[in-house]
Amino acid sequence: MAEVQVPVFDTLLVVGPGLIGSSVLRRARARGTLARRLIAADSSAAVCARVRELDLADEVTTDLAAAAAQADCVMLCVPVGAMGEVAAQVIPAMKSGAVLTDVGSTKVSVIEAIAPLLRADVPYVPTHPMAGTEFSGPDAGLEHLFEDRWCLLTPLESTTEAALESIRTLWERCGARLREMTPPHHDRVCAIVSHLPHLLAFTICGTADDLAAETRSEVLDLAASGFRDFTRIAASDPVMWRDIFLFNREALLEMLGRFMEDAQAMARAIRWGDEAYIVDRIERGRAIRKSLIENRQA
Ligand SMILES: NC(=O)c1ccc[n+]([C@@H]2O[C@H](COP(=O)([O-])OP(=O)(O)OC[C@H]3O[C@@H](n4cnc5c(N)ncnc54)[C@H](O)[C@@H]3O)[C@@H](O)[C@H]2O)c1
Ligand SMILES: O=C(O)C(=O)C[C@]1(C(=O)O)C=C[C@@H](O)C=C1
Repeated sequence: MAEVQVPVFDTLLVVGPGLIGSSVLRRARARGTLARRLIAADSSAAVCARVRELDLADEVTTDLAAAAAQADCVMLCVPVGAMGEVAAQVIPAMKSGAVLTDVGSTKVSVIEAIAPLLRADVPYVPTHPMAGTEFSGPDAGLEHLFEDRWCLLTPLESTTEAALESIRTLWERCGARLREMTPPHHDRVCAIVSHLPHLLAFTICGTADDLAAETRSEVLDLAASGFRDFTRIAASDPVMWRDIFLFNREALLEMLGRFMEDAQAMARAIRWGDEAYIVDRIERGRAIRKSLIENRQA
């Protein structure tokens, strides 16, 4: 007989039920093993109305503190620039022993914003699920979004073992694979595999658009699948990405600097006809794509 799983938490509050928050709520609703009762809170009345229509939670409110007072786990799913302000509203209201967690795409500065507000009786577990799409809002969420995707955990010295274990179990029940790392390591890794690719996509779309305007030509009409792959990423939410760029400024600028050096080296190879260099770089790209496909990540 299959083992009956006790829900990880009695009451789970998701603050910011957009793409990521509503995906957690959908998973929780579908499985019943994350929490017995679900609350969603958002500063936007329109988002709350939509979450009610979609029936994603048992209670939906714009009153973050009142919601936090009932929860055994508060999960912050707002843009990284809003984490500190939201934490300031929920932490004073939380029950003693309740767990605070966040899903922000940057870790060092989110932790810096939240740490001074922490209470000794409220353990905090910073996380980052490495899954998403270019869409946002409560309609964009998917029950299976986190399956077979990494969820990165960057616990603090003050994070209790029990709190860490409960958040690990929650993400495992979302189908995620877990990896622990320090916050600075997280920010450097994400700068290269997530933040820089978005920066490049936004920039290349802008450059092509400028060129189309300057030449009054059909540059964008002719965009085939290569350019279209960039436009998918470039369709992502401006507030979320503005915050990520500003909150991961140092690591992102470091990776951008390295990228620009490598792009210069490629430009030089093209100028001087250095075939070996060009082929070597292209082969490295192909090898990376192949290994991602073999690991079922592409
Ligand atoms: N989109 C992704 O691919 C992805 C992946 C992993 C992690 N993240 C991180 O998850 C978080 C949420 O991203 P998302 O894509 O779900 O965003 P989203 O825009 O879909 O949802 C964010 C929600 O937060 C609400 N919100 C904003 N400011 C608020 C405030 N001050 N108080 C209360 N509610 C507020 C918004 O109304 C919205 O409903 C971000 O920190 C992001 O960096 C995103
Ligand atoms: O798949 C996408 O569209 C995403 O942008 C997801 C993505 C990524 O860059 O991989 C974006 C931001 C997150 O913090 C984690 C995942």
